This record gives sequence, C-alpha cells and structure tokens, in this order.
Amino acid sequence: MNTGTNTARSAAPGTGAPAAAGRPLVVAIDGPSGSGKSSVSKEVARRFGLAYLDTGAMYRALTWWCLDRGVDLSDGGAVVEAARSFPLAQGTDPDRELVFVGGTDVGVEIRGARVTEAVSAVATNQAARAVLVARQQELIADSGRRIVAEGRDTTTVVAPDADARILLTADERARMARRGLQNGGVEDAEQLRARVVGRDAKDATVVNFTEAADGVVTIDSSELTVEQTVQAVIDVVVRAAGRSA
Ligand SMILES: Nc1ncnc2c1ncn2[C@@H]1O[C@H](COP(=O)(O)OP(=O)(O)OP(=O)(O)O)[C@@H](O)[C@H]1O
Ligand SMILES: Nc1ccn([C@H]2C[C@H](O)[C@@H](COP(=O)(O)O)O2)c(=O)n1
Repeated sequence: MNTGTNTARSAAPGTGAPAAAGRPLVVAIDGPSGSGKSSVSKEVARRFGLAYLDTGAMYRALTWWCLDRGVDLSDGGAVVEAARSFPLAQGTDPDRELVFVGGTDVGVEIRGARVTEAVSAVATNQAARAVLVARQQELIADSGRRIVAEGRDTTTVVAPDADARILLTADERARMARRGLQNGGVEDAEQLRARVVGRDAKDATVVNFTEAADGVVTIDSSELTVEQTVQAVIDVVVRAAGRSA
C-alpha cells in the first residue's frame, strides 16, 4: 500500500527550473549521513513541483515494525519476511512527511534513537533491500515519474535511469557539525562520530555511497550554504533535463 499525497505543482519562479509540469523528471540523490540529502531534496522537489521519496524512511519504518513485533534483527529470513508483509503507507509530499505502519503514525518514532541504532541491521540485509527497492520503484512509478528520490542507492539501484543523478557529499567535520546542531547540541563528539561516521561504515558494507558511479555528478556541500547546495543541484537537473528532453 502506498499513499500518494503529492499533487502536481508548478515550478517556483526564479529558480532556473524548467517548466516540468506533466513531463516526467526523476532526480536521484545519494550521499552519506548528514550530507544534506533530505533537506536539499525536499527543497528541490518543491521548486520543480515534484514529489519526494525518502528511501531511508522506508528502512526506518521496517526497522520500527521489526522492533515492535519482536522480530530478531539477526534473523535474516525473518527480516525479509517482515519486509514482504509489513503494512506500510508512505507519502511523497515534500511538505508533509507521512509514514504509517499498520495504521500507526511512526513519523516521529522512526527518527528516535531506538530505530536509528538498529536500522543498519535491516539496511545491510540484501534480500530485504531487494524487497524495499521494489516498493520504492513502485512509488516512483505512482508519481508519474515526477519525483526526487534520495538515499544511498537511488542513483545506482533504485533509479539508475533517473534524468539527473547526484552524489551529495560533505566532509566528516561538516556532517558531524550539522548533525550536532540538528540534534540540539546534546551529543559529545564521540556520540556524534558513532551516529554519523559509525552508521555510514556499517551501511557502506552493502552499498557504495562514497564514490560516484558513471554518469553521477558529485556536489561537495562542505563549504556551501543550504541555498547554495539547492542551487547547485538545480543547475545539474536543468542541464540533465535539457539533455533528456
Ligand atoms: N550546505 C548544506 N547543505 C545541506 N544541508 C545543510 C547544509 N548546511 C547545513 N545543513 C544542515 O544539515 C542538516 C542535515 O541535513 P539532512 O538531514 O538533510 O542530511 P541527510 O543527508 O538527509 O542525513 P541522513 O541521511 O542521516 O538522514 C540539516 O539540518 C541541514 O539543514
Ligand atoms: N537507499 C537507502 C536509504 C537508507 N539506507 C540506510 C542508511 C541508514 O542506516 C538508514 C536510514 O537512512 P537515513 O534516514 O538516515 O537516510 O537506512 C540505505 O541503506 N539505503
């Protein structure tokens, strides 16, 4: 089940965005934790009038379901079975996060420490990934292929045929500082390192989100503001959409 809450919107003026109304435009953005994928992807989606797919939220929702149901995360087969059967409803409106599992709104809980600490165990299960990738591809199709999808493998596995494919990076120092600010400055450097660098190290054992695949454009946001990063992504999309039009 999915909940396509997105509606067609026109591009905001002054963004350099093409008049994409009605025309398919798939943008795929990958990168490590804290590189700015979610914030930037949502804003790019708004400006182009596209839907937004947070693939990480799907891994988090499955993790929440497994924890809620007492599924042993080290039991690969049980996690795959959960991936096949869990009752997910995920929206694709960049202005309204909507993640329901079996009628429960899990939007807040999937961002909490319990899920964040456990999610890599689910995300490193290759068979479960295959099930979730198929669901993500359905959501892209349901959007009429007018969507920004972000995660770790959207440029390479989920939407390798996207019109624009971007690897959004930032150095460790910038990513840790951003996550620290986002979390209200309550974590010390060691906790932040574990949350940002430690989780990436686990996730990187199954997907490559540190090197751009062929045809993928790298944007290093370490020294950029959010707005500059959004503009850099828009520039890539405009160039790529021009090529594919
Ligand atoms: N130049 C920048 N580009 C993008 N985000 C930035 C930038 N500078 C600061 N930020 C901030 O960094 C924080 C982390 O960004 P965000 O949550 O989008 O990262 P992410 O890559 O989606 O992380 P994760 O994969 O762990 O969910 C946000 O608060 C965002 O506003
Ligand atoms: N396409 C994806 C998206 C996410 N993951 C992993 C990486 C994280 O451990 C977890 C949650 O992602 P986040 O919300 O922090 O972006 O899911 C992945 O492996 N592939």
